[in-house]
Amino acid sequence: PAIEASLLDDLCNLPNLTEESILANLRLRFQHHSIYTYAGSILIAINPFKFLSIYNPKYVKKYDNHQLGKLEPHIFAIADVAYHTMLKKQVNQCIVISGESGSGKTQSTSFLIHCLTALSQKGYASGVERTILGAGPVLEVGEENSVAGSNRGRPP
Ligand SMILES: Nc1ncnc2c1ncn2[C@@H]1O[C@H](COP(=O)(O)OP(=O)(O)OP(=O)(O)O)[C@@H](O)[C@H]1O
Repeated sequence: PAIEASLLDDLCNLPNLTEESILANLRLRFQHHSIYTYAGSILIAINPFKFLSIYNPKYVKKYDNHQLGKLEPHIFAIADVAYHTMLKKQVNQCIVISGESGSGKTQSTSFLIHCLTALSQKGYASGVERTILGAGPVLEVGEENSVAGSNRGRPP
């Protein structure tokens, strides 16, 4: 049957929610270089394996203090919501990033940290972003050396 796939930016709006329609929608969006799609308040990211010019300061500003779902899906939207919810509610926030090996978790983490540091410093570049990102490889080594950590089939 023909799949009704339009460029829906939230999978919850699919009239017919099946695995087929979800994948068709994500594929169509990906072909239009829209790698991000919402499923409600969850963000789905498809690794483009190439540089996209959607991470510059203009985009940080665009998503600053916006309402989730009002603009097209973006990783900065998630950072922005976490940041402003933290400020408003004075409660720690957490962003869960999940995906198979090579799907873009490390890259997404780096985009999130980039956006969070930019939002908190309003454009004043500082070493905070570099320091946080620098901790990544150290943490990953720890993870790979732990019993449950390695998922790449490497010997311990
Ligand atoms: N949004 C993106 N734009 C451009 N390149 C990306 C993006 N997301 C991921 N990539 C690229 O894809 C490759 C794999 O991504 P990454 O290392 O983040 O995956 P991972 O999920 O952390 O993998 P692993 O679980 O094996 O550590 C990297 O070269 C990364 O730069």
